[in-house]
Amino acid sequence: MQTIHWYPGHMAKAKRQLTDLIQYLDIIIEIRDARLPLISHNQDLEPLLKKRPNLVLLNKTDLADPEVTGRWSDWFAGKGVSVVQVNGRNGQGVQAIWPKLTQQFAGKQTPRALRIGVVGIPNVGKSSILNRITGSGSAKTGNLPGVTRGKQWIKRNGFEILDMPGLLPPKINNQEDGIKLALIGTIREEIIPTYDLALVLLENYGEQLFGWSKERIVFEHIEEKLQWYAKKRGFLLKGGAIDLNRGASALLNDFRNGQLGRISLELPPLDSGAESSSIAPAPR
Ligand SMILES: Nc1nc2c(ncn2[C@@H]2O[C@H](COP(=O)(O)OP(=O)(O)OP(=O)(O)O)[C@@H](O)[C@H]2O)c(=O)[nH]1
Repeated sequence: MQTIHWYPGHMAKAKRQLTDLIQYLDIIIEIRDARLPLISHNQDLEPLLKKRPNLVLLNKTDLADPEVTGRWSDWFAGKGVSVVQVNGRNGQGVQAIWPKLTQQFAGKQTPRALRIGVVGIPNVGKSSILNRITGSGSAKTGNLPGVTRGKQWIKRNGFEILDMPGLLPPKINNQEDGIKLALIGTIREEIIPTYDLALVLLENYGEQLFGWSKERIVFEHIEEKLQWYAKKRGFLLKGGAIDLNRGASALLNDFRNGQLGRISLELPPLDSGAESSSIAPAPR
């Protein structure tokens, strides 16, 4: 697989914009993907995020293994980090944000309402969550000084929420993290081709997703796994050959939509800090 260049220029711009935005905020809600709670965070930005985000939301819980997400919640609690499990698509869990915020910030004497911003890496669900937390019952307060023109603070439950999410550039420490981010759709196809990514998915998670060994299905070569999937989906070309490219795209879409089941791609680190899961590149 080709070497991946992790830090395109637009991400440098995102970091500058985030720096501008954060100065107006008292409270930062950082959204992470429940399937990758550490890898979907950018530890380089911790100083910028005022050392630590004040509240972490584990989003897309409907796509993650619930047992593993529960272990993550315990792991974060053990580190003293407030976490709420949410689903930005149907709003599940979002109401639990308010008592957490109130509990954490109640009693702080401020001359004005505390200001909240939502941040996270690409595609993690920032807009979906923002729409949920600023939903019905909120009142727009109009443009306030210090906020980008056209952006508004929205009053909700005694807080003011900025109606514009902040984009965190993803931090990609190594090839394995990059692949996992690509699998959840953070890193685009230009960087890791769909076909290659589909093979990596099948190599590393195929057995877990499809239980081949129980069915006594054996493959000689990685591409046979893709052939199996494309055939199962009925993707045939004229003349009867299997359409592997279509199979690869469908596989990734099905995986990202949760149609292949709920799966977590990262486990809480062991106490030593070592990663407890690893990924192998697909041989070609
Ligand atoms: N299954 C599932 N999908 C979700 C959830 N939250 C958001 N999505 C979907 O994830 C995709 C990205 O959501 P957005 O809210 O646009 O994410 P974003 O972080 O604002 O994205 P960018 O603007 O690209 O950075 C959309 O297709 C959403 O419908 C969730 O909890 N579960």
